[in-house]
Amino acid sequence: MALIRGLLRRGIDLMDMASEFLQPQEDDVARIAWNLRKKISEYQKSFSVIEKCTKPVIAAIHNGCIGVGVDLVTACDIRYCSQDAYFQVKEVDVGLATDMGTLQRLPNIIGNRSLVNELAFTARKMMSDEALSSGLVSRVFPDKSSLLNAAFGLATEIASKSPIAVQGTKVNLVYSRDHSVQESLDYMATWNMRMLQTEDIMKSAQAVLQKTSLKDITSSKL
Ligand SMILES: CCC/C=C/C=C/C(=O)SCCNC(=O)CCNC(=O)[C@H](O)C(C)(C)COP(=O)(O)OP(=O)(O)OC[C@H]1O[C@@H](n2cnc3c(N)ncnc32)[C@H](O)[C@@H]1OP(=O)(O)O
Repeated sequence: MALIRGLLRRGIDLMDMASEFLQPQEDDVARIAWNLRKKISEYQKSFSVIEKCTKPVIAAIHNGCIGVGVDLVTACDIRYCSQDAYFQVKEVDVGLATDMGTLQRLPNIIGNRSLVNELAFTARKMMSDEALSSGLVSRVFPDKSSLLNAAFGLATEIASKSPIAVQGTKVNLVYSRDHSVQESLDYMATWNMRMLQTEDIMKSAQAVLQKTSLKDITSSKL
């Protein structure tokens, strides 16, 4: 679970950004550009690992989610927030095009390019009710404590299910976002020709038929 805390509430530290990116140690333009590209890619990777992680990642967001905060939560699988949450693609206000994933992932998440463009061009605050109606978050809670309870509850529920089923679901959901339906079906068939041989199916199906909780059966960890 990713708990989006104070740091992301402010976005990137603007003083750090100024010293790290805007004061190159070299004179040669090509070398400066080369090193900057490397650094930007490293930053991007630190968020992409969330998506590459085969376990579902839940973001619980309260208060401001600004700049890099939005980059980070768009790489998560499920987003819950509290009523006081707001989202701001703030980079345009500090003179740059956001480069850590928001422009690449947000259009897919909310499926409304006009809204994404508006948010990214203006840095307008999107409040929690609009985040819910646009599909950026799936649930809104009255306060931080109910938000965290729900997020931990959700994590516990997901963790009670077969890891073969859950992680296979995540990998195939992410794959299908970036491929055609046919390619994704082929990938799924190849995936499940191995994974259907898991003992977890028999155990889980038995629990369903006997109306017992999945929490009462043990699936060995991956
Ligand atoms: C490869 C490089 C790519 C770069 C990516 C960049 C990504 C980004 O994240 S861009 C977005 C950067 N963040 C911002 O623009 C946020 C600016 N700050 C605010 O909007 C407000 O300060 C905030 C809503 C966070 C909090 O408001 P509040 O009224 O509660 O507090 P303030 O009095 O405004 O701020 C308190 C002190 O914190 C300092 N501060 C705020 N944000 C930042 C920041 N991002 N970096 C550094 N310092 C920050 C602010 O100056 C105040 O300091 P002081 O006056 O010394 O108390």
